[in-house]
Amino acid sequence: MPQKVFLNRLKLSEFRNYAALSLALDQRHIVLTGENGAGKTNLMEAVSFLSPGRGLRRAAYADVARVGASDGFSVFAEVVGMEGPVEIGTGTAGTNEGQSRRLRLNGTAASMVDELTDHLRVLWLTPAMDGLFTGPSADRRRFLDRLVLSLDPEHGRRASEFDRAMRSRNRLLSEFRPDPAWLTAIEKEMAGLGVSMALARQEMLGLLTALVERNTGDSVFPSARLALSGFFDNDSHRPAFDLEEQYLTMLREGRPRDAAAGRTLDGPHRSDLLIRHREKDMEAERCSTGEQKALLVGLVLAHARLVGDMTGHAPILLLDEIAAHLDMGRRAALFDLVDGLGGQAFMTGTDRAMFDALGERGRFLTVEHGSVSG
Ligand SMILES: Nc1ncnc2c1ncn2[C@@H]1O[C@H](COP(=O)(O)OP(=O)(O)OP(=O)(O)O)[C@@H](O)[C@H]1O
Repeated sequence: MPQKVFLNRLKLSEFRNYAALSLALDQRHIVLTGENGAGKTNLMEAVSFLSPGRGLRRAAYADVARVGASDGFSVFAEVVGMEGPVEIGTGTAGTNEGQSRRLRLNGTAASMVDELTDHLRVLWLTPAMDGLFTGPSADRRRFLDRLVLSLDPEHGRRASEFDRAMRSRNRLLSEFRPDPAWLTAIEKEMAGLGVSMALARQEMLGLLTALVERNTGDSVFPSARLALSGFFDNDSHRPAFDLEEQYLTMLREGRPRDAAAGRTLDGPHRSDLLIRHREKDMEAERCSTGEQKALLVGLVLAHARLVGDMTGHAPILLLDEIAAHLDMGRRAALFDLVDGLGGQAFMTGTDRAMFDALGERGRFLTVEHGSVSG
């Protein structure tokens, strides 16, 4: 069982509808209930800012700072687990657009957002992810990339450098007579980065598949089959230099076509994550709404277990409106599974009774107009 990691204290300032909040927590799971618009998701979003990225809403920082606040937002948490209590903090200095967020570890400035993952990993499941299987492939790629990122912080750098190189190539191809030597140099960079992105994704799929397949063989959360389509079609047994050569040739030969299209048509930015309901042997997108939700929960729980197994430390889980579409039996099974992961979960809902099966394992808090009691 991975070591328990939990938030002992959480402090928010000028965050969404919270002017100021200081919460003492303990090892129990946190259940946040309250009316619509009370601030339940906002509180979970604040916790999600303790990990790399723009949080569970992928928000602009200017939108996160409380309306009317004269200064930027901040989120501080005392984390118990990995190496005794550690204080992690983040926030912005002002409320204007386009600023970066600052990070603090035990009172001193941290330079890289990745440093936070040494102390805390935060994973989430939100209602916005309900359309994951039926929505655009970009959403599934982002979902997969977040899974990879949770164990491999380099993945974010690779993806943004690939993106930058690809945009340079697209710009160059739009010129009347692009310099072929320059194009080749950019394509070489894209080949190196693109293949390592694809291999990192495939490695994550391999690890996750092993867990998802045994994960939820019970009828509550079905197991899934995962594959990557498009770029190299699960060709991971071939050596990287071989794949790079292949991609380089694709790019070179694709120049006239890509110039006409105004964009690069081959590469990891076009891959799709294919998900099948294993027991029904059916694509996830054709499953019922409830089955899709159950598949998604199964995937996220398998990922949480993987993170715990690989790092030795259980992640913090943010489960927004998790109980909404589940019947009583499934809710009870979910709480047991979540508790069995060994980490701390934050869960929200409008109705406290939905969480009864959690019993003593939960701490029940009421959220009302940006304040928390209970
Ligand atoms: N930057 C901001 N400053 C002040 N208030 C904000 C800001 N951003 C969002 N809000 C307010 O926060 C509230 C939404 O909070 P949140 O999404 O946490 O609700 P919730 O409790 O999860 O509700 P629901 O049950 O409807 O999902 C809204 O009233 C919204 O106007």
